[in-house]
Formats: sequence, structure tokens, C-alpha cells
Amino acid sequence: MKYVSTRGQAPSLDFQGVTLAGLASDGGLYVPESWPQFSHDEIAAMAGLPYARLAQKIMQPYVGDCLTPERLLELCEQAYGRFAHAAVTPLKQLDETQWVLELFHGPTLAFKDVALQLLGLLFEEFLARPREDGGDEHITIVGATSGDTGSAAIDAVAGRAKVDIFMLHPHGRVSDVQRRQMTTVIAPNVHNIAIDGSFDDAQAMVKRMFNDSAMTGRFGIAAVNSINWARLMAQVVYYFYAALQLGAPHRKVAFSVPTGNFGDVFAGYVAAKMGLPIERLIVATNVNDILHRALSAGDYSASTVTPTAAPSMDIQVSSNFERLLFDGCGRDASALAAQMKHFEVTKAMQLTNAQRESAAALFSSARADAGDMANAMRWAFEATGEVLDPHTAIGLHAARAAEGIPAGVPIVTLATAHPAKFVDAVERATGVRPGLPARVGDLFEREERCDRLPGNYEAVAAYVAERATPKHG
Ligand SMILES: Cc1ncc(COP(=O)(O)O)c(C=O)c1O
Ligand SMILES: N[C@@H](CCOP(=O)(O)O)C(=O)O
Repeated sequence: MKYVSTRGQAPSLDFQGVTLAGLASDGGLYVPESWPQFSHDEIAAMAGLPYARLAQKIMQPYVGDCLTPERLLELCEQAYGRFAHAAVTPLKQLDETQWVLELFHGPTLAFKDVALQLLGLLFEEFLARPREDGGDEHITIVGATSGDTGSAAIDAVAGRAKVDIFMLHPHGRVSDVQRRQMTTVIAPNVHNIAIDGSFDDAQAMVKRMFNDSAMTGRFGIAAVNSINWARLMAQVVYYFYAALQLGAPHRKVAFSVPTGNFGDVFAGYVAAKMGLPIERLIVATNVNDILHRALSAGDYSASTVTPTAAPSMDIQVSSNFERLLFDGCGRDASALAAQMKHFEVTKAMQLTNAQRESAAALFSSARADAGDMANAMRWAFEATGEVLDPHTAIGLHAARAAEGIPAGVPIVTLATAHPAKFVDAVERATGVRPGLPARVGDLFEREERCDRLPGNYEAVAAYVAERATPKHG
């Protein structure tokens, strides 16, 4: 399998290359040059497979000969062996139509663990391979987080040889649990930075570093955000896992996905491209609703980020939307590059008719304000006894409001975080104060380590350059 950039000017890479590269050198995002497909019978034969086996089957076409099937399976078993639930991502029924897929049973209590536990192992596997010149390769991960990617990535790479991680979060805009899950990991290769600004500011600095030749010349800058293809690939698996349990491929399933950077829901799109019969993907946003405006009216224009009780979705510039727009314009990389450059300058763009029509075939969208979110949490608790986190509640709000889904089609809301990560919002809505699972341990007693920097690229680049290990040993 080869990977190409959405902007057409970067070299194509194999899976190992794309995993270590992160953002493409032309500023675009890597995507497979074509979507592998499974037949109806091949999907039917996957029913009942344990999670790790299913993961190996779904991901092998993307990995190609960079890992043997046996080795990929070993890595999946190792990654998913750390989850606290035997089903890895268990499915729960709320009522006749509504289901939730619990994606928060990993070490840091959010769906990011599903991909990042594997990505940590993939980094180690590929960095252990000898380089042609006999030298040693070292990577410097630079990431941006609105709360959950940071802790999951740090857990996945803390203490690993040949890897440094620098994680930027917006100061004061993540929950206490999210912050402590990052800042209390004291390891020589882990560097937490709180920046003044929003997640979008942090993400823009990360992307800029990939295009800063002074930095990329010295350091092997790598990504753990969903700009890294391997993140999305691993997230495709749970769409198959849930749908197979609900009768796929003989029955269609709809998914409602709380969305910020468009990575999780793009993985659903990939599952559909691979042959999974998905009735609809519902993109659920909070009041930072650029994606809802884009999908419902073609208007992709960013405004200032509003802090909400679902902070991980406080995002206005959704990286992975570019991957959808690429398919939506018939993979015309030069047209897309011009469209994205225009957006980068003006922070606004209109989707073309072709992009709108191709998205409308699978996606719909909804926006939830604070009241909608609290009502969904309350309904879930009072009607079903389930305590949901604010992000999941936004997904459930959109699932319950969805129109035009045929009777008999189950709607699965992705439960993206454990409610204990956002205790105050959950308590306000339900009166229940969920406790942290024992596996998180003494989070509130541990020492925190984090530096604060201005929201300024030069300051961040200098900080990284002072502490990172050069790429070739
Ligand atoms: C708990 C939670 N829900 C939803 C999202 C949105 O996911 P995505 O950015 O992949 O759209 C995030 C952040 O990514 C998150 O941390
Ligand atoms: N919500 C995310 C933001 C980063 O998104 P990613 O999926 O691109 O890593 C977070 O919690 O950090």
C-alpha cells in the first residue's frame, strides 16, 4: 500500500514511512492511494472475531508488507491487552434504537487509547529496524491536545527509547483530570507545555513545525495527532466491531460521533469505503460548530473558539476534514491545495457542490449547546441508568434528534471518554459524581511537571530545540 498527500507535492510513502512522517512535507495529509475493500462474504466471516484478531484483519491491507500478519496480530494483542474490559470496546443498548459503544476502557479513559496504544508499539517496532547507513534513528513527537490525545500519547510513549514527546495543551482549557493525566507522568522523554491560546493555536504551531526546515533538518519530527494516518486506521476497527455485533453486513447501522478534529468520524467514512454498510454518519458538534455549518450549508469558516464543558471538542479548524474534501473533489490535489491555502490565509471557505454532494451521501450533522448536552446526560441517567461524559452526551443528543433514519436501523453513539474525566459537568447535569477507576491510581496526589509558554511559535520551537535529541545517532 502506498500513501499520497492530499496536496499532491510530497513523495508517496509506504506504511512505515507514513507512520514516522506525520504531516506530509507539502502541508497535506497522507491518505491511502486507494481504499481497500472487503466483500459482503468477507465481512460476514469476521463476525465473532476477538477484537485484536479483527483489528489485524481490518488493518493488514493498510500495513502491507511493512509487518507480517503474525507480527501485526502480536502488536494488536499487546495493545488491546492493556484495556480494562475483555471486549475492549463494549457495546451497550440504551433503548430500542439507541446504543453506545464504550471506547474509554484503555489506560487513560478516552477513545484515543485505542489508536495510541498501538501507535506507541509501531514507533518502537519501526525505530528498532536498522537504518541503511547503520546509524540510529530518533523521533521527536510534537503534538497538540485539547485534553485526551495528550494523555493517551504520553502513556503510550513514556520511557520508550528513541522517542521524545512534546505535548502542547491550551492553558486552563482542559479538565483537571485531563491535565494531571499528562503532567504527572514524570519521565525524561516527556515534556508538557501549557500555551496561552486555544487548541487551534497549538495545532497550528505543530503543523508549522513540520514545515520548518531548521527543525525538520535536525529532528525527526513525528505526529501522534490524527494527522498521522496510523491513528485513523486503528479507529476504523471499532466501527466494524460494533456493526458486526448488530447484524452487519446483513443489516445497516448508523453512527453518531462527537466530533472536533474530524478524525474519529473520518474513520467511520473509511469503514464505509471498505464495504461496511453504514446508513449514516452523524457529525455531532458543540457550539464550536464549523463542521455542522460546513456539512449543512457548505460554509467552512472558523470563528473564535468558545470554551465549553466538552473541552476536547473546542476546535474550529478540523484537520481531517481535508481528507474528506480530497475525496469530495475527485482527488484533484492541486485544486484542493489551492482551496486549503485560501483557507489558511482567510480562515474561511465554501465547499464546492461536488464536495457538498459527496459528503451528503453519508454524513449529516447536528450542533448541541450546553442545555442540549445536559439534557442528554440527564435523559441517559434517568431513563437508562447510564452516566455519560459531556462529549458522548453531545453525540447522543444528535443521535436522538436524527431524522430520516429508517426504522430498525440501530444508531450507535461513540462514547469517547469516561465520565470521571469531566466530573463537574456530569454532576451538574445528573447529580452523580463519578469516581475515577482504580487503574488511574493516585492521580491527585502526584507531582505535576509542566512549563508554560506564550502562544508563539518561536518560543515553542526554541523550547523543543533545546531539549530534543537529534534524529540520527
Ligand atoms: C472525548 C472526546 N470526544 C470527541 C473528540 C473529537 O474527536 P475527533 O477530534 O476525532 O473528531 C475528542 C477529541 O478528539 C475527545 O477527546
Ligand atoms: N480532542 C483532541 C484534539 C486532538 O485531536 P487529534 O485526534 O487530532 O489528536 C484531544 O483531546 O486532544
